Amino acid sequence: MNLKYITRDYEFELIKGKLDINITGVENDSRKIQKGNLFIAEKGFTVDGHDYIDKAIENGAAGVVVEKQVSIDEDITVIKVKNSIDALAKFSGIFHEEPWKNLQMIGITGTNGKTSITYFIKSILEENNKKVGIIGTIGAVIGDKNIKIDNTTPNALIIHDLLKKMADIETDTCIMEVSSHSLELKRVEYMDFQIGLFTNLTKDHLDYHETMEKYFNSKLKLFYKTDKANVINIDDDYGKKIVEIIGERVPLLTYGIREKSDIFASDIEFTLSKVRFNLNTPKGKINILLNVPGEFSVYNALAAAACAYAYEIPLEIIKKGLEAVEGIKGRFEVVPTNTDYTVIIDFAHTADGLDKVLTVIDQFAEGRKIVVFGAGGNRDKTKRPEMGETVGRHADLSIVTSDNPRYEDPEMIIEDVLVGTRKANGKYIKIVDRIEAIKYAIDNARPKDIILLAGKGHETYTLIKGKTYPCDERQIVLDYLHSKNN
Ligand SMILES: CC(=O)N[C@H]1[C@@H](OP(=O)(O)OP(=O)(O)OC[C@H]2O[C@@H](n3ccc(=O)[nH]c3=O)[C@H](O)[C@@H]2O)O[C@H](CO)[C@@H](O)[C@@H]1O[C@H](C)C(=O)N[C@@H](C)C(=O)N[C@H](CCC(=O)O)C(=O)O
Ligand SMILES: Nc1ncnc2c1ncn2[C@@H]1O[C@H](COP(=O)(O)OP(=O)(O)OP(=O)(O)O)[C@@H](O)[C@H]1O
Ligand SMILES: N[C@H](CCC[C@H](N)C(=O)O)C(=O)O
Ligand SMILES: [Mg+2]
Repeated sequence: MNLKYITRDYEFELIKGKLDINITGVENDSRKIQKGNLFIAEKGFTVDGHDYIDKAIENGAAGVVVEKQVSIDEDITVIKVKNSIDALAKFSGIFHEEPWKNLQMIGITGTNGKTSITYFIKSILEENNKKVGIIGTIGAVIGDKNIKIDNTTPNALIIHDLLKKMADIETDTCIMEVSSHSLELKRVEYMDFQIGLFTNLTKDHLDYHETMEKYFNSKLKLFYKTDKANVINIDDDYGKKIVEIIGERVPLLTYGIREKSDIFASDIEFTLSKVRFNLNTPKGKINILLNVPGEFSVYNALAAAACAYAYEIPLEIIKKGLEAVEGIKGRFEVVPTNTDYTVIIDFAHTADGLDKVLTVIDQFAEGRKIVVFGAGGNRDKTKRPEMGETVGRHADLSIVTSDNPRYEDPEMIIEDVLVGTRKANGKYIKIVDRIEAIKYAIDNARPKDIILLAGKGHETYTLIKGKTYPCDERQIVLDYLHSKNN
């Protein structure tokens, strides 16, 4: 594609070289540059891409985009922009032919529930004979391929590449988790969505956003990018705020259980593994039996149903789609232990998520509640004591351990969590090694107890000082039980 075409309608300064050149790809990583690519140098959180320009040229870059003054001797096109991340979003979008325009885009934002809702919507749309792609925490789904990605919402370049691949195989709809980081770091800057969906907002990621207000304002951006409908959880205080601010910019669909809303649940009945409720819409109501438990799952199902309602999908199909979801990896996943106690793996990694999941367990636990959990390193520190306190309030035994310590000292993270644990006054033990912590829980379990392994969900690894170690909790539990029985 011609560089003149890629840069049309965009403000930049031509520092040297010609604009009329052919570009074979847009890339922000010098290590991946191929002959004829346009290298976009951006300042990251760890290193500065401007320091890798020589490497990019050595690997065959035909042009370089910078946001800083740099001196480049080679005979090459160099253009300067105000903001490289913005240019990456714009240029890679054009290079990939703005693939979001050929897809029905659904963007989901909020602190908890995004991944779960994605899979509910996918199931409904597939029941409606649509071909669906996903970009989210568990990875990307394109056709029948699962692709591992490093972020919930990856950078613009990766998103556009994934969307192009979806569009190329005639995918109808892409359901995307749109994280607050992505909205702030311009990962979805030039994209539009048909539907924007809001789940809830509770404390997380304040290491990056600093205040709840800034965190909220980043989420808010999604609802200015939609053209078909905004779907909002009206029971959440921040959901109410979005409705106040955005109003009927596009058709608004609210969902909830407590406040008056367009799509709501009534007659809810819980068990430990399922929940039954009536789904009410302006076009009638239908009874739903979900194969995942808890009030939080009712919210997630309502969100998915509201989205389907916006596409005028009949209630019978919505019901079939929701009921076809047998479970979501690492979300309230019961490990098949065949023991007289229960082991559940869940991805709760915020105080709110833990509270929601433990509330479900509270309702049905006949024995003790043992919770193995920790907090991730290089992430929001303020949520740590709150997580400790929440678990301490619900659990009969808190086993405080490591999650992904990343570059932090695991002992120090645990100390932050324990500040809250001690406040709750419950029984606790600290075991730094997560595998040992899981074994301790199993060794001490009694009949009817419920062991909750919280925080890692679908993750099958642990991140320690830049290295990845295996940590598949279901396998750890089953292997340990096997070794104990032999
Ligand atoms: C803080 C953050 O968001 N970091 C993201 C960022 O990494 P970074 O800024 O450290 O990148 P860097 O290593 O400094 O590199 C800077 C530039 O130099 C280039 N480079 C680097 C080395 C080299 O040899 N050559 C070269 O050209 C890089 O390609 C890049 O363009 O860019 C990477 C590639 O796009 C991301 O994977 C990475 O996310 C990391 C893994 C991360 O943990 N991010 C979290 C905070 C995050 O974004 N989370 C949200 C929310 C999660 C949720 O709630 O679900 C998410 O959407 O994932
Ligand atoms: N609607 C909800 N409200 C509160 N907590 C929820 C809700 N749905 C799920 N949870 C809890 O939060 C955990 C994470 O859920 P899920 O993965 O769907 O959220 P997410 O928004 O995708 O998270 P992430 O930001 O990490 O991508 C679940 O394992 C469960 O414990
Ligand atoms: N999307 C969340 C996931 C947290 C998962 C937990 N296992 C951790 O590492 O803290 C984050 O990146 O903050
Ligand atoms: Mg997610």
